Parts: sequence; structure tokens; C-alpha cells
Amino acid sequence: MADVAQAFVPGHVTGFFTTEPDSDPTKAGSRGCGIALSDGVTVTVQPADATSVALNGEEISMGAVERVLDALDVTAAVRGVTDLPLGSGFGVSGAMALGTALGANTAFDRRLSRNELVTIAHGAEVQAGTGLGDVVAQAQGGVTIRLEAGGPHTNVLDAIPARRRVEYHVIGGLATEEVLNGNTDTISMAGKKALSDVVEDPTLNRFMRASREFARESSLLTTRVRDVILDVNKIGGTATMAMLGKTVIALDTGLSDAGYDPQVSKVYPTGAALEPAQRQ
Ligand SMILES: Nc1ncnc2c1ncn2[C@@H]1O[C@H](COP(=O)(O)OP(=O)(O)O)[C@@H](O)[C@H]1O
Ligand SMILES: CC(C)(COP(=O)(O)O)[C@@H](O)C(=O)O
Repeated sequence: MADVAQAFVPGHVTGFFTTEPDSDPTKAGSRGCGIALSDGVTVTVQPADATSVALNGEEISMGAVERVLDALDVTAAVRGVTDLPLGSGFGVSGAMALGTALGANTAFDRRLSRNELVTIAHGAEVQAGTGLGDVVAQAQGGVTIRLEAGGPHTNVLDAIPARRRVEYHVIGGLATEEVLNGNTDTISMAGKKALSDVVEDPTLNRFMRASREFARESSLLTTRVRDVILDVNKIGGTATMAMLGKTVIALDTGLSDAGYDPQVSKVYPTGAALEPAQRQ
């Protein structure tokens, strides 16, 4: 048994999504499209007598992570380190859940396959109510088009083959659990339309346009996010809202050109992976 195992999971910003409920959380999820980012979460898992979860040194409670450990029947100290903010649409909870699954499998010699671990992390995230599609997209990397919902045994994934600089500007958080527990009919209707647009023309530019339309039609767009997007549009750039957060993402130098001081990232072309063990 390894002392400690470490995994890196990319962040993931969703441009648009539908909700696809199912009584089986490994089949439930969302369809939609989003970008895996080179900014992500480094997760370490170390066997411990009692479970604890910390993000950037601060102890937190995170349902998705606790459910992953329960599913694997282990207790561990899970530590996440990231530059990404929690709860602002970067899939930090999905990253923590997936990193925990990959790390715990190694640390406890559980001998599960990658698809089995992604299924566990996806189901845990869905049950916790903190995400529907981040985990499978973070497992694949790149710009994932989620054509059919659910974990690896039920979903159908495609991708927009693109690598690009991505800038982001965080205004604040949006409680994913609250939005997903409310009426999601309008969201799913707008998401379905955006998905067919991107399937017809799978390019990043079309993704950004479809995402902007989705943000407006789903009523998820907030005034402050809209104002920043308009500033980027004014200088000829392209920007949209990261779901589900009060966050603006732009391609290339859209936000910097509009006078903002954004974080700079890029499309992360591959999926979550274990990293060489670091002895603590
Ligand atoms: N200070 C905090 N702010 C936001 N979420 C927190 C905090 N502490 C713990 N959490 C937990 O972290 C998770 C955040 O999930 P979510 O809102 O989906 O974030 P993200 O968009 O980064 O995935 C939830 O399980 C929430 O209960
Ligand atoms: C948009 C969301 C439902 C939530 O994303 P986050 O708030 O980042 O957990 C995502 O999981 C998706 O299905 O696309």
C-alpha cells in the first residue's frame, strides 16, 4: 500500500448544459459542452483513521469527496491544492471527487479500473448535488461535448479539437446545489438548442456564441457578468459565463484587451491523471 497518492485534475468550465435526471446517479447527469483548463486541482490522498478534507490548507466539508471514500470503503486525509476558487464554476468539487477516487485506488490498492473510478466520482458528485457533467469532462480533458449524460458506461462524449488561451475573471460564486434543486426546464431547453448548434459546427467560436445565448435564455446570466461580457464584445473579443459561477471566460486576450486583469489559463488537452508519489 502506498503511503500517499497524488493526482492532478483539470478545472472545467461549462458553457451550457441540460439536466438529465435518473434514479441511478451513475446514469444521471447532464449533456452540454465545456473546457478543461490547465489550472486544476492537485489532490493527495493518505490513509488515516478518520476522514478529513482540506482545500489549500483549510478544512472543509465536501459531500462528493466523502461519498467517494464511502464507496471505496476507506477513511483518508484528502488534501487539495489549487489556484481556482471554490463554487465559481470551475468544477473544483468534481476535481476533488475524481482526484480522490484516483488517489484512493492507488493508496489503498483497490484495483479498480479507470472507468470504474470515474463512475464512482461522477455518481458521488451527482448525489451530492454539486455537479452533473464536470467529472466525465475532467476525465477526458480538452473541450468535451457531452452528447449523452451519465458516467462512462452510459454517456457518449465527443470533443471540439482545439487548443487555445483562455482568460477568466471571477466576480463571485453561485450555489450549484440551489440551481440544480430548482426548476431546470428553462435551462434544459436552452441547453438542448446550444448543443445542437455546437454539434452542427464544432468550433470554439461557435461554442462561445452558443454559450452566450444559453446564459441569456436560461436566465442564469447576472447583470455584472453580462456587463463584463459586453466590455469584451465591444473590443471585438469573445466571452461567456462559466456555469455555474459568477465568472467570465474569454478566448485569447479578450479580457486583458478590454482592460481587465484576468487569470490566464489554456485548454488542458488531456484528462485527469495520477502523478508520481510524493512522500510526506
Ligand atoms: N466555503 C465554501 N464555499 C463554497 N463551497 C464550499 C465551501 N466549503 C465547502 N464547500 C463545499 O464545496 C462544494 C462546492 O461545490 P460547487 O458549488 O459545485 O463548486 P464548484 O463549482 O467549484 O464545483 C460543495 O459541496 C460545498 O458544500
Ligand atoms: C454546470 C454544472 C451542472 C455544475 O458545474 P459546477 O458549478 O462547476 O460544479 C456541471 O456539472 C455540468 O453538468 O456541466
